[in-house]
Amino acid sequence: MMSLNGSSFLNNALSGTSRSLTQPRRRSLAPVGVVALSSNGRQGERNVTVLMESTLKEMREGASVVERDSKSTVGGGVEDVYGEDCATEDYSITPWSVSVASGYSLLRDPHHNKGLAFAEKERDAYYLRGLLPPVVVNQDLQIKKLMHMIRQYEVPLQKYMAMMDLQERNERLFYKLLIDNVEELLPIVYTPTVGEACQKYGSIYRHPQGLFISLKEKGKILEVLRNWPEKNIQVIVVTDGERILGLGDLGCQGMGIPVGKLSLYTALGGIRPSACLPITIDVGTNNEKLLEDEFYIGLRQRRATGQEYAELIHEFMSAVKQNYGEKVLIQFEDFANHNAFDLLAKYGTTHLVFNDDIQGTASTVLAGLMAALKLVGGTLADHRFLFLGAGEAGTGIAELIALEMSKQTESPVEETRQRIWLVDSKGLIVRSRMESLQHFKRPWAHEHEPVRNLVDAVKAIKPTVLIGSSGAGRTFTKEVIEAMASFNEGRAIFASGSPFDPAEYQGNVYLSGQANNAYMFPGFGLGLIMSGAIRVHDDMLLAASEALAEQVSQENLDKGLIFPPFTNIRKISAHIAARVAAKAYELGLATRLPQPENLVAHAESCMYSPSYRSYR
Ligand SMILES: O=C([O-])CC(=O)C(=O)O
Ligand SMILES: [Mg+2]
Repeated sequence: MMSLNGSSFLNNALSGTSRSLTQPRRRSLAPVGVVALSSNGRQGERNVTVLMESTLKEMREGASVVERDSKSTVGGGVEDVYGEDCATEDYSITPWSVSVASGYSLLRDPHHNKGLAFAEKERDAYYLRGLLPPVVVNQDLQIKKLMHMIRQYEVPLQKYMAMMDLQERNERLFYKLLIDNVEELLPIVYTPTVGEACQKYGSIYRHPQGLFISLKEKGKILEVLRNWPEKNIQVIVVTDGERILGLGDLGCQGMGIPVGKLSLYTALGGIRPSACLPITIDVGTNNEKLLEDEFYIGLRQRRATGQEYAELIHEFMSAVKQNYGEKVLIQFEDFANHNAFDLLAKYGTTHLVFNDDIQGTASTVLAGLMAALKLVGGTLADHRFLFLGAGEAGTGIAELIALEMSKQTESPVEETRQRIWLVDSKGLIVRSRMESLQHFKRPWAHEHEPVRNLVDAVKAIKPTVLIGSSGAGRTFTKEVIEAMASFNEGRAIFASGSPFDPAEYQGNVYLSGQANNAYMFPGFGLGLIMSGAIRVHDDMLLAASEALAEQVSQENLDKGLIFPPFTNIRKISAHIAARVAAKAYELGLATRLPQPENLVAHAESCMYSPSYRSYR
C-alpha cells in the first residue's frame, strides 16, 4: 500500500475520499507504482495488474498523448498531479478509484465496518470523527440490540431481510449474532425461511449476493469468476435452482440457497467468509409463475437442457479448477434429480465435489440412525428400512446405510441393499418396474409384487425404520403410524428434516431433533479444506456420520434426541472435520502435510472468529 507519488496521494486516500484519478499528462508523474487499495482493502492483484497495464499502455502511447495535449486548450490546474483538471472529453482516461478503508467508505465496507463499536482511537486514526454519533458500544451490546429488534418482527421473512441487511452492513456482527443465537436464527437464515425468501427473491432483492452465471456468460465464465473480488476461494456452493428445497424450480432465485448454505459454512464450520463463494447457474426456468413475474431476476426463458446445459456446466467446472486449483470444494446444491446424480458421478473423479442433498443428507441421517441404535440396541443389519421418496435424499441415504451395513457385516453391498425398500410416487419400487425406472432407483428394485401406496408398503414390508425423504408433506398419516405401531414394539424415535415444534402428549413434552444436512456439510467441508483433500470418498461420509453420532450425549438420548443441539455446533463441526481429515490422510487424498497431531484442536484453531479486530 504505497504510492510513488508520496504523501499527498496517501493523505488524499486516507482522508476517505474515493477519488477518480485521471492519467497524468506528464509522464514523469505517472503513478505507476500505486497499488489500488480498495475501500475494503481486498481489491487484489488482478486490479493492480490491470492498472499497471493500462498505465504502461498509455505511457507507451505517451508521445501521441503529448502531441494531442499540446493542441488542447485546456490547461492543467495547480499541482495537477493526477491529471484530473486537464482531462478533456476527447481524451480517454483510466477510471481509477483509489481509496483505503477509512472514513465514510470504511463505514460502508461490511468486511471492516464495526458501526458504533469503533473505539475513540480508531475514530481519530480512520477519519471517522463526526461520521458516527459520540457513543462507543461493544459488540455484545450491538448483539443485544439487534436480537431485540429481530424479535420484534413477527414475520420470519422480515427477520430474514434484517439479517441479510446486517450481513451487507457489518459482516462480523452478522456472524457473531448468528453463532451466539444459532438455535433461534438458523430457521431464519436457513430452512425454512430461506425457502420463502427464494420464492420471493425477486421482490425482496436489494443487493446482489454471489455470482450469477447465466447462458449469456457462455464462453466467458473464467472472466466472470475473475470479477469476484476475492481470490482465495475455498468453498463454492452452486445451484442451478431447479429443485430448491422441496419447493421446486425457482430458477435464478435459488441464489438464496448458496448464500444461506455458505453463511452456515462460516457460522457453523468456521470457514472464513471471504473464502466462500455462492454461485447460481441460470439456464432458465420452467416455472411459469416466475416467467410471468415482472420482478423475476433471472433469464426469461425455459430451461436449457442436454448438450447446451452440459456445455455450460462443463465450462463452469473447468473454469473453477483453472482459477482456484484442485483443492477448492464445489458443493452441488438443489439440482434436480436428473442432473444431480450425473454431475456427481461425472465430476467426482476430476474435482473436489460434494452433493449436499445426496451425500450430506445421507451422512446426517446415518448419524441419526447410529445414535438411535444406542437407544434401541442392535446393529443396522438388524433393521428393515422403508423410504417414502426415492430421489437424491432417499437413494443417497439408502446407499450409505447399505454401505455401512456392508462394512459392518463384511457382506457385499448388493446384499445389504436387500434390507432397504423405497416407495416413490408410483408405489413400491419393485423388479417389475425396472424398465421404466430412472437409473438411480434401479439398485432398489427388489423382487416383490407391486404395491401402490405407502400404507400398503408398510403393511407388506413391515419396516422397523421409516424414512420420509419426499418433498410432499403430511404423508406419514395416522394410518401409516398405526400400521408401523402394529408390528413394532416400544416407542417411536423421531427426528424431522425442518425444525419441528415440541409435541405434548399426556402431559409430557417431546422434543424433535432436526435431521438436517446443516449438521454435516460445514464440518465435512472444513475437514476437506484443512487437510487439503483433492477428492471426496464415501469412507469420509461414513467417518463423518460416526463423528456426529458420537456427539449425541446420554442426556440428549434420554430426551429421545438422536441429534445434539445446534448450540454446540462448532465443537461438533470440529469433531466431524477431524474425522474427515483423518480419513483423507489415511486414504492418501490429503495434500496438507505433515498431518497435524491433534486434528480436533487443529480444526478448532482453523475456525474464523467473528469478534472485532482492533485497527492500528
Ligand atoms: O436446506 C435444507 O434444509 C436441506 C437441503 O439441503 C434441502 O432440502 O435441499
Ligand atoms: Mg439442498
